[in-house]
Amino acid sequence: MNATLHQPVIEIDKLVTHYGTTEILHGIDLEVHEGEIMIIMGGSGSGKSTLLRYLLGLGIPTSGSIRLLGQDITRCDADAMYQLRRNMGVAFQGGALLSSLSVVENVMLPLREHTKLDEKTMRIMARMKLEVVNLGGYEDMMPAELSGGMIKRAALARAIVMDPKLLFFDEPSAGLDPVVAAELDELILRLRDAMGMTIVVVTHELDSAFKIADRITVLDRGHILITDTVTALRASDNERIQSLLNRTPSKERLEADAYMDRLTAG
Ligand SMILES: Nc1ncnc2c1ncn2[C@@H]1O[C@H](COP(=O)(O)OP(=O)(O)OP(=O)(O)O)[C@@H](O)[C@H]1O
Repeated sequence: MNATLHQPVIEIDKLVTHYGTTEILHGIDLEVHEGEIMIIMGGSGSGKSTLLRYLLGLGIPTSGSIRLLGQDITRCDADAMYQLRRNMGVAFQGGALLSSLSVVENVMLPLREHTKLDEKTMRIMARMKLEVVNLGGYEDMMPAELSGGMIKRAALARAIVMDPKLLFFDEPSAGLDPVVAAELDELILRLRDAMGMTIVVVTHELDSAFKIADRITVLDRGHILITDTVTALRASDNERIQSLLNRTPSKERLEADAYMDRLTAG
């Protein structure tokens, strides 16, 4: 696809954030276009999770603005934010399925929160989304009975059950074996192509990033080093970009695991 033909649906302008007195993001500018898959990469501590948190409206920036679908989330009221969340799907690493609910009940949760649909309709909608992620027939299983890849797909079904315009995905392939990770990549591409979603993915996995990205943003110590296509990134002679691209797979996996541990601990 040619992202430049599409409107920006995410517009980040001079975003500065702090944890306590420490400045973390030092004036980030980024646009994501409609129907684009934007990958956010960067070394440990570069600010990827922080950026994602602010994109989800989970923190108040020191300065700058974040517009999602034309709405400035740093200034809108709780009502407007609630409306906006109907158009935002979020799939976090680990899946975060509720262990006491069946797969289909988990997928129905956003419908319960945001709609007044009757039980039967919600169940049908959730089943349809489980079909989309190739989990048809698994709806009555409990999360504990699913493999890691299936849990990620169920979480994805839940994230898209409201047909969101924006989908945020945190570490989709962390902890998955390469075949399962590749299936998830295919699924993400399908969501963009068949459903026209705009998708932001934070990932450490280079193979996956290169396969699904329309563009990649590389963060480095709270700054954006580059936002560009895979081809441009590979051709870049920036030393820090090259060092990120040349890390070994085993190190990547270790870092991804550490990242998951930290997020779940936090
Ligand atoms: N809750 C917090 N309180 C204080 N500092 C924090 C907090 N969370 C993150 N930081 C700091 O902010 C910086 C950016 O962290 P962040 O988690 O966004 O990076 P990251 O790129 O997601 O790293 P990783 O890939 O290791 O998860 C780091 O210096 C980190 O120590």
